[in-house]
Amino acid sequence: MLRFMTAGESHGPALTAILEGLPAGITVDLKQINTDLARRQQGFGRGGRMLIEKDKAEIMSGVRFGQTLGSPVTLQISNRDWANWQERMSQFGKPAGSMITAPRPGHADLPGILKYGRNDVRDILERASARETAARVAVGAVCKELLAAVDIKIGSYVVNIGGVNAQAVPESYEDLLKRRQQSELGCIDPEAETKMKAVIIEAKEQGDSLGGIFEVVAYGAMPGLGSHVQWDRRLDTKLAGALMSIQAIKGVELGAGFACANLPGSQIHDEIYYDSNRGYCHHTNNAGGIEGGITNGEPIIVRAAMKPIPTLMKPLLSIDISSKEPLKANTERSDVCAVTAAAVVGEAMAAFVLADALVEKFGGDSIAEIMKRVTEYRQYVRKGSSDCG
Ligand SMILES: Cc1cc2nc3c(=O)[nH]c(=O)nc-3n(C[C@H](O)[C@H](O)[C@H](O)COP(=O)(O)O)c2cc1C
Ligand SMILES: C=C(O[C@@H]1CC(C(=O)O)=C[C@@H](OP(=O)(O)O)[C@H]1O)C(=O)O
Repeated sequence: MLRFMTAGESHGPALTAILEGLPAGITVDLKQINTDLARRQQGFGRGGRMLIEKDKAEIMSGVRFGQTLGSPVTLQISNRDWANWQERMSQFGKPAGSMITAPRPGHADLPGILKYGRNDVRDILERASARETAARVAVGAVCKELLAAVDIKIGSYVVNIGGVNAQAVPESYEDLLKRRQQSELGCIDPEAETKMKAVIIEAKEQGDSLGGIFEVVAYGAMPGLGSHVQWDRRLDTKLAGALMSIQAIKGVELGAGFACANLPGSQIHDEIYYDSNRGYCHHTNNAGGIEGGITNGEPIIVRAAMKPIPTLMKPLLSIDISSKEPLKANTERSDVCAVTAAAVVGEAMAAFVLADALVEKFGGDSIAEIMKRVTEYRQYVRKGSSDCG
């Protein structure tokens, strides 16, 4: 079983993740991790913090001479901004600066202070902040290395921002990367991107914020990851939970998703074919690569909807938690739109879920064992025989 935990506050010294259960022998490339961390910082509409940070991972355990050891991998990302927050975020000093008492609608502020019995909203927002997702992206980048060893590749792209829809669909992983390269928003439809930028500029001018939708696609997954036998072993359960765990994600769809509800079965279900090169296959993929909680060999397609950023420069009404008087919600430096960043986090979470499913199915304490078993299994699947060797 693969598992990870993160720790760290948005303006604390660092973000940390411990990833446990990785087989030994996976190549770990800091450059790859840092490339994903840099992608997470990008996106038209991000706030001033992105000008301060230059996220880089340090590996504190579990890797020797560029390979995993099978022991827990600890990843750490320092917060450059910590230098400006040491007093306000002091672990043992006296409270410095004024308290935040105007919770923002849509953020963890109000439920958080009630649940944890705090009277300064900062005690909540520091950990609720999506700064934490930098640690998840580092974890995902390591999981991608495991998946790449068995030819599974994950990409993502933005398909909607503030109601502006992109029309393009990538033909392959390589096509996705190529078309995304030119984009500032992680979108593969340049016409839509121009309109997306315009609505972001407009929202910023209005003191408003925007959400949107991104799609994550995993190419090359073999049939048989996940299981139908128990609710919590279904791969769709795990993917939906993982994507929904990202701050501000409010909806997750697999394949045709909600559109399935509007069409008859004859137009939704993917007919089954057999091809001696590929084994069983489909000419459509409305299932999004998962049937009965198990991968069916087609690309895995998950979509997630992000709500608009809660911090508004023209704030909504709130209540002062000390006086109970109405007032405007707290404003502070903020993103206007972070769908591009959320897509990179979505990739990371999907990579983690698939890496876990791979380790569950193929076991193995070393990547060599996994690769050998995957090769044999792929041969068996191509033959389409019930003899699994
Ligand atoms: C990459 C990313 C960046 C975000 N940036 C901000 C931000 O700058 N300001 C803000 O108020 N919310 C931001 N959010 C959203 C909040 O973190 C989120 O709405 C909050 O944690 C409440 O959680 P919930 O939306 O899941 O209920 C961001 C989310 C993501 C994924
Ligand atoms: C505020 C939130 O997340 C943001 C995500 C974020 C990052 O690195 O992604 C950095 C933080 O920067 P700042 O110092 O400007 O607060 C947050 O802005 C939030 O999620 O509530």
